[in-house]
Amino acid sequence: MTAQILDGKATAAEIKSDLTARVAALKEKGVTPGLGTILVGDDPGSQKYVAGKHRDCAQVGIASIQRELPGTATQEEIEAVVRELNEDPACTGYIVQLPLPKGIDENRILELMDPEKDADGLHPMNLGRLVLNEPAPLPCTPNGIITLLRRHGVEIKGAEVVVVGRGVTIGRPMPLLLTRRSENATVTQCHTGTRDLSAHLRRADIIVAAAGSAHLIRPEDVKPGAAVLDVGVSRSAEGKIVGDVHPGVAEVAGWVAPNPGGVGPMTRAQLLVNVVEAAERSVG
Ligand SMILES: Nc1nc2c(c(=O)[nH]1)N[C@@H](CN(C=O)c1ccc(C(=O)N[C@@H](CCC(=O)O)C(=O)O)cc1)CN2
Repeated sequence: MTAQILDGKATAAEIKSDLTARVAALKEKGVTPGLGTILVGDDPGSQKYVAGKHRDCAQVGIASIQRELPGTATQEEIEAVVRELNEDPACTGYIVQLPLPKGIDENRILELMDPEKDADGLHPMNLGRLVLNEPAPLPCTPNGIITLLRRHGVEIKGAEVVVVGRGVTIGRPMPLLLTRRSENATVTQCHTGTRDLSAHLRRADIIVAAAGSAHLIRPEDVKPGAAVLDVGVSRSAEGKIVGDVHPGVAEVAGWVAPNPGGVGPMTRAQLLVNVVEAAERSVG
């Protein structure tokens, strides 16, 4: 058996086509959504992701505001740019590309953002709203994963889901989204302190692998027919992406989200959704 593909590229293209019409409608009402990005340092992966976000903006008609600082930027210098985007009326939503260089207090930066302009859904107030079941912009990768599963008809309701990882962008918020009444999944969160990872994985109907550990998930860990979404990013010596999921898993699983081409494009599409929804709220 070879797994069916959860095609993030194609699904993201559909979402972007819908957003193009919504952005045009906003412009007719005099509102141009503008996405700001703050990129600190010269990590090639982060540069690539940010460039992709602005390419997407151009495709759907969202304006781009790019701020770049060197890796030597101080906490105060980064905070000054955050304050600037908080005040800039052309910037209707923005993100701070993570991770920030060592020594920078990431949480303080996120807290300083205007929660109404938080396009990533990572401001503590918006994460709190998610916990309280209040409307909020949703973290892009977890929301992208749910949209990808839904659009391919993979049953989430009642599913046993194992999330591997506990980072702020995926691992922490993913179970919050999956356990909403609209999804109704049962979630086990695994991490480096988990005693028997394989035992948990083998019971899972859906696996979200966000550990950043190359080929951590092996074919023998996966229940036949399960959906496996690879979100891990490690780089080979040649700079190629190596995911958390061993390629042999495709012979056992029912569905796989490839990496690249699976969850990454969905992360970017959901970011645009957050920007457009915020602009739509602003016109009522
Ligand atoms: N502020 C944020 N920082 C980070 C987030 C986030 O959601 N908000 N997530 C990740 C990186 N990320 C978004 O910024 C991201 C990761 C991957 C992709 C993507 O399109 N990947 C492509 C492959 C690109 C390549 O060849 O390297 C794919 O999977 O097909 C987009 C965005 C950490 N930081």
